[in-house]
Amino acid sequence: MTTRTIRDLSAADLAGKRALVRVDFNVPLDEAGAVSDDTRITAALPTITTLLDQGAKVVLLAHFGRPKGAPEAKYSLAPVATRLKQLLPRPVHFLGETIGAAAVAATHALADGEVLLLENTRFLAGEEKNDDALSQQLAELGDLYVNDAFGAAHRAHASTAGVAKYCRPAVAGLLMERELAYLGGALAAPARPFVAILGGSKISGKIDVVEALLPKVDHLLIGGAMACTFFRAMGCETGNSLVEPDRLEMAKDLLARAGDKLVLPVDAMIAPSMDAGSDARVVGRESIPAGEAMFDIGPASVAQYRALIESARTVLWNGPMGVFEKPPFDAGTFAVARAMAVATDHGATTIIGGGDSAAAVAEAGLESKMSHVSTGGGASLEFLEGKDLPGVSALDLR
Ligand SMILES: Nc1ncnc2c1ncn2[C@@H]1O[C@H](COP(=O)(O)OP(=O)(O)OP(=O)(O)O)[C@@H](O)[C@H]1O
Ligand SMILES: O=C(O)[C@H](O)COP(=O)(O)O
Repeated sequence: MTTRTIRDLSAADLAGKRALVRVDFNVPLDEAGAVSDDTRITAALPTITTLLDQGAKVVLLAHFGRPKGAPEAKYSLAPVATRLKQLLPRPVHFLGETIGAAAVAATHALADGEVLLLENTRFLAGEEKNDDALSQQLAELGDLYVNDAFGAAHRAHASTAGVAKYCRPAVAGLLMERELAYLGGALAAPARPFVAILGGSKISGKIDVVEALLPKVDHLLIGGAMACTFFRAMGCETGNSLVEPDRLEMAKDLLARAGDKLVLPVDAMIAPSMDAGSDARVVGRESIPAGEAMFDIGPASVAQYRALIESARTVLWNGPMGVFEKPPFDAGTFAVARAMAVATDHGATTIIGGGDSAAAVAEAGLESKMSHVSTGGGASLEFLEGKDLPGVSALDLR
């Protein structure tokens, strides 16, 4: 059984109806308070326009930042509404309320083909508690519920999960469907060889995904600071590198169990500090001296990872290979992005698991060269860990 989507609804299900659509518009703002990356807004447009084209009125719910259950001006969705108006050539209204008589009246005042964005759901005390009374109030805003907020699907909140009980049908949007198809497809039936690449700062944040992926992949390539915890577990000196001492036993156990599948960097780009890029040099992984730290994988590791990635038929990547925000420690991360682009050209399915890796791919200008760039960092990790996503399990099955 799979999740029902808006494609399972007929025009009669939608015409004249108020579609209550939960989106993930949690986007960054620049210093002037304008949206600086509209990827998540753009990603929701196919669902919005599909609903509008079938004669529905679209009521959008979204969270923004982490206010503590009460209004805070800096977390208003107003700048997002401004960008949405620029991106969507349809009438778009914004209301500084989320629930209550004014909000419900505004949804009824919409003409077919119009859009209403309501204020930040996290201004409401019951949102993050998945409060039942709030879920019922939210349900008054629509005649059907569509969840397209993959990036927030790992949150069991009133607007992502609870509301689906009271606003039916409750179906997935096109972005949600696409995310689940790519990530789920890689896990369920990957074309082989299947290579996963995991990086980032801490092994503790990725251990569940390492465990979940190991039985499924042909090669699991490790980068980022988490490689250093493995180095230490192998008995290497790691200088000032970021190591999690309380994870050493776990790393040893993984090394023993994983065998050849787990591929660690053979060399490291080191420096006295991450701000001392001009002093960066390459050493073997066993030769990281006291007073210096690994900030990227080295060129021999890049060559090995590139060969494995370019000959794979499914590639999944989450987490940068180094401190990619600070050149020259961006080399490993960008090399992985380029190798994945080559793999796509060879016919592989290439998936970026959101977060920092998605940012790196965007910075390299390679987004369009990937089969899929996830809009969810935390959500994609939890999905890959095999966890249930409350925003998905609340929806109807077909
Ligand atoms: N060798 C290293 N030493 C110190 N920091 C590192 C190293 N390699 C990578 N990092 C840092 O790790 C951070 C990313 O780690 P994180 O675990 O948050 O990754 P992520 O999963 O991509 O992020 P997100 O949670 O946004 O999805 C980056 O800011 C990067 O600079
Ligand atoms: O930005 C995200 O990852 C999602 O929008 C979820 O946001 P949250 O981590 O504040 O729940």
